[in-house]
Amino acid sequence: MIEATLCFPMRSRSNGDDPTASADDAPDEVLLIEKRRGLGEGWYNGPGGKLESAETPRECAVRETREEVGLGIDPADLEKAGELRFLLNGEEHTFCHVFRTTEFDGEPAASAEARPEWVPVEDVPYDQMWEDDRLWLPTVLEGETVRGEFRFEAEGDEPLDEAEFVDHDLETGVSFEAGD
Ligand SMILES: CNc1ncnc2c1ncn2[C@@H]1O[C@H](COP(=O)(O)OP(=O)(O)OP(=O)(O)O)[C@@H](O)[C@H]1O
Repeated sequence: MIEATLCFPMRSRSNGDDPTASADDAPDEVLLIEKRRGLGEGWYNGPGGKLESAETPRECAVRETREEVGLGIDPADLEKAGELRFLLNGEEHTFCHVFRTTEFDGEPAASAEARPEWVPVEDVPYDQMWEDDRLWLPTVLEGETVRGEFRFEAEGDEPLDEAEFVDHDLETGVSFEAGD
């Protein structure tokens, strides 16, 4: 079983030229990446990746976001937003911790692994993402929490990103343990 993370940095578009804007405006843009290699290549997703040994999910999300798009994040500023279990042919394939944050340093920059892009929440390209994303990501981007299980079926040795998405269970408004 692979343990992995996704991190969704968010910001409010309305600053600078909008006189009605305030710093308290709800975040309405999300930083997505177009993945340039590996699992989900060519698709959009949040920065993220697999946990390295002895690393917590939070540390992994911080490291992957720095490596992939160059943003600095304090682990304490990550808000846990979801836990997703991906099953392939009935077996647990990946357990993914989802985080959200509005606090980060720097400007996103492309890397060998990812091309970053700020996207208005209403324009998230769900047709160019993992099929399950449209089911849970809107809730995460609204500031809510999710816990879900997503079942994929594949023939032979097909990788997860070539498998067929079959069905799912999803719960919203869940609580996570402090420190998760
Ligand atoms: C099945 N439905 C899915 N829906 C949405 N997101 C999914 C996903 N399945 C995997 N993911 C995410 O895809 C990334 C893969 O990361 P992946 O490139 O394998 O990891 P990492 O950056 O460590 O790669 P290297 O092995 O170093 O190349 C990682 O964030 C993981 O959470």
